[in-house]
Amino acid sequence: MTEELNEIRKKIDEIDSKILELIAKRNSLAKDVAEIKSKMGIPINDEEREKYIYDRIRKLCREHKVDENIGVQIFKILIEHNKHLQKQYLSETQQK
Ligand SMILES: O=C(O)C(=O)C[C@]1(C(=O)O)C=C[C@@H](O)C=C1
Repeated sequence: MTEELNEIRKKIDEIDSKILELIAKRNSLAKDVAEIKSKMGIPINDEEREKYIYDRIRKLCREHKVDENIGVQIFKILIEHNKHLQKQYLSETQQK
């Protein structure tokens, strides 16, 4: 029974690694977005874009039978962190 549990945990570990890789990739785009927005003179916050993302995530949650609230909570964290990274990047680059 322990061997079975270990095999499942190994699969979970593999999935967790892939999730982290994708989060890192998503975060890495924050600088690019911040740069373009700065040049365009538009704010970091884009409520319309966030609404689109949340609506899309809710749809994907329904399709994949994932609790919508969980999906939205996860992406709220990712989006808020992305905004933090953008602000951090702009403050670092504008100080130079
Ligand atoms: O697409 C943008 O305009 C971004 O700044 C990225 C992002 C996101 O993390 O998806 C972050 C902040 C914005 O309010 C909207 C979306």
